[in-house]
This record gives sequence, structure tokens and C-alpha cells, in this order.
Amino acid sequence: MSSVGKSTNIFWQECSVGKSDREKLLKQKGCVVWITGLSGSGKSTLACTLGRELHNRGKLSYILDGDNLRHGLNKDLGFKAEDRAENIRRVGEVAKLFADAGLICIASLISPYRKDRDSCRALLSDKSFIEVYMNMPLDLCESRDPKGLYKLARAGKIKGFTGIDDPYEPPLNCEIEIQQQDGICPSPCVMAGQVVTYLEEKGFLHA
Ligand SMILES: Nc1ncnc2c1ncn2[C@@H]1O[C@H](COP(=O)(O)OS(=O)(=O)O)[C@@H](OP(=O)(O)O)[C@H]1O
Ligand SMILES: Nc1ncnc2c1ncn2[C@@H]1O[C@H](COP(=O)(O)OP(=O)(O)O)[C@@H](O)[C@H]1O
Repeated sequence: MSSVGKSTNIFWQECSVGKSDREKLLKQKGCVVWITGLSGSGKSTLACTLGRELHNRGKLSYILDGDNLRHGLNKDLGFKAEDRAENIRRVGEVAKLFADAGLICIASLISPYRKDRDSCRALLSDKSFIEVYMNMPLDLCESRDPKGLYKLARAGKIKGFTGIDDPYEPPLNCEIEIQQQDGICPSPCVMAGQVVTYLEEKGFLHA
């Protein structure tokens, strides 16, 4: 019996079917691929291309996209620091459940604060939290501006926009960094290939 947060007198229920049983069934290892970076850096593009590539290889993945989750699970949250922290905390917990289910969970969120990302990392067993940093320059992200949000932020119509008047703390020890080569961004397939190679080499694509 234990107390956790505001819950008292609670018990942990075990079940005879565990994570490794599910992993054998799926012929893969559950993990979290956590994609972080500025708005417009290509997080969703990488998440979708990676999801498609894994699907083509017969691997089960699921995407948790920050923008999408803010339409439901996280619709009560805004963009001030405490709300972003709670957003990341919830998605980290959900990602942990997906990894426990045996899936390759692809989380795609700006997740601007190092501390919040590190808390998500701490929820997972060693090596199964794979942080992918979309290291794209702000001016590239701003020139893409597919939703017109940078324009609004520059005009002062959105306050606290990441990279403009709100901070982004780059990872210090990420597993994978995606960056431009000779000033050119790799194609979505090349970016996804970089992650697939990592997953393959670390044994996540086999039980
Ligand atoms: N103030 C501010 N700052 C940054 N982003 C903003 C803001 N307001 C709205 N948006 C839109 O919200 C998307 C980011 O949501 P996330 O849940 O990933 O953000 S966070 O991780 O909690 O920081 C982000 O989507 P992406 O462009 O896919 O990153 C924006 O479309
Ligand atoms: N590797 C890439 N090469 C060229 N354009 C890209 C690439 N990745 C993303 N884009 C384009 O940049 C814009 C922002 O990408 P998106 O995936 O929505 O970023 P984020 O999810 O980080 O906001 C989109 O218009 C997308 O088509």
C-alpha cells in the first residue's frame, strides 16, 4: 500500500502478461522516440515519415503530436511555462504506457525545457528514451512558417512564442541530432532513415 501525490491507500496491480510478452508478440522492443525542436523545424514531418517507414517494415508505432494532443487530452493547457511543463509531463506518462505496451512511441513536441524532457527520460528504463533534436536554425523555421505563427509572433499578436519571445533549451546529450549539411536540410526520408538506423543498431526492431 502506498501514497502517490494526492492518492492515498493505493496498490500496484500486477498482471501475468508483461511487457516482454507483448514485445515477443510484436517482434520489437517498446521505446519512446522523443522529437524536440522549434515550431517549423520538421518534428511532425519526421514523426509521420518515421511512422510510415516503421509501418512498411511491419513495426507498430504510434505518434503523440503536441498540436494534436492539445485538441483533447491537453486542451486545458496554454503556453506559459507551467502549462508547457504539465503538457510534457502528461505526454511523457502516456508515452511510457505506449512503450510498456510494446510500441515504438513517437512523441513530437516542442518541449522547450530541458528539465521537463529529462523528467520524461527518467520515467523510462535505461536506453529506451531516444531524444531526437531537430537542430534547425530559427531563420529556416521562420522562413517555412507553414501556419503563419511566426509572422503573428513577430507582429506581437502571439505572446510567448518559442524562439521569438520564449526560450528553447537545446538538448545537451541527445541520442540523435538532425541538422543541415552544407546549409541544406536532409529530406524527410533521410531524417527518418537516421532514426531507423539507430533503432536497428540498438535492437529495438527485434524482440
Ligand atoms: N506560444 C506558442 N509557442 C509555441 N508554439 C505555439 C504557441 N502557440 C501556439 N503554438 C502551436 O502549438 C504547437 C506546439 O505545441 P506543443 O504541445 O508541442 O508545445 S510545448 O511542447 O508545450 O511547448 C506548435 O506546433 P508545431 O509548429 O508543430 O511545433 C504551434 O503550432
Ligand atoms: N526535411 C525537410 N525538408 C524540407 N521541408 C521540410 C522538411 N521537414 C519539414 N519540412 C517542411 O517544413 C514545414 C514545417 O514542418 P513540420 O513538420 O510541420 O514542423 P514542426 O512539426 O516542427 O512544426 C512544413 O511545411 C514541412 O513540409
